[in-house]
Amino acid sequence: MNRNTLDFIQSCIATIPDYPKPGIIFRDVTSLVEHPQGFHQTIELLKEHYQSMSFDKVVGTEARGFIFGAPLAYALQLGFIPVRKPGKLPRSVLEQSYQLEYGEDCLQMHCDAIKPGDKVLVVDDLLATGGTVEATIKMIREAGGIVEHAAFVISLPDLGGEERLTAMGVKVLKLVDFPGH
Ligand SMILES: O=P(O)(O)OC[C@H]1O[C@H](OP(=O)(O)OP(=O)(O)O)[C@H](O)[C@@H]1O
Ligand SMILES: Nc1ncnc2[nH]cnc12
Repeated sequence: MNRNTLDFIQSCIATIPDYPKPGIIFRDVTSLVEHPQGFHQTIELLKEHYQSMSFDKVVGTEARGFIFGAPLAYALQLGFIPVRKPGKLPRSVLEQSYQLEYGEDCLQMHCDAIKPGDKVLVVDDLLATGGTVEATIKMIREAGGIVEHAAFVISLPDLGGEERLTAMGVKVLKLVDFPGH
């Protein structure tokens, strides 16, 4: 991947100290997607990385995973499956609770969204502890899907998410690292 493009993407991400709680350094992708070139180049880089691989579906996690997952699915000409916070999906769901860097939450996915044997690319904006995407992968695997790749715009490497996903047999792509947290 082109270093200048990655540096440009990193430069578009705003940093907000002590949000949403004291001690958290918030890396804000809204400033990236507000920038037309920042948004476009982010999706283009992800598309170029994955277009030679074979996937059946892209899964993205609410809410910020939708911002990148849906346009990437479109660019790869794949269907997009939203994983949502509880009570938002109308059909039967699978469910997983998980820990966040700053709290606890639960995610749901439609039972019939993934067919046994589907090859799934998981997308989120940011990898911190890995709890969100671990819960997402567990639901996809429970439905019979195959997850070998997960893509993030941002990684916070000191929080251990990459090691956690690697231990699940998942290859992690992240465009920018922000050491410290
Ligand atoms: O690797 P983890 O420790 O799980 O943290 C990363 C997750 O946290 C944020 O989502 P959040 O739950 O704040 O929800 P949002 O996307 O709705 O803002 C972010 O968008 C990732 O999904
Ligand atoms: N430090 C952080 N910045 C932005 N989103 C996050 N999600 C979890 N940790 C985060």
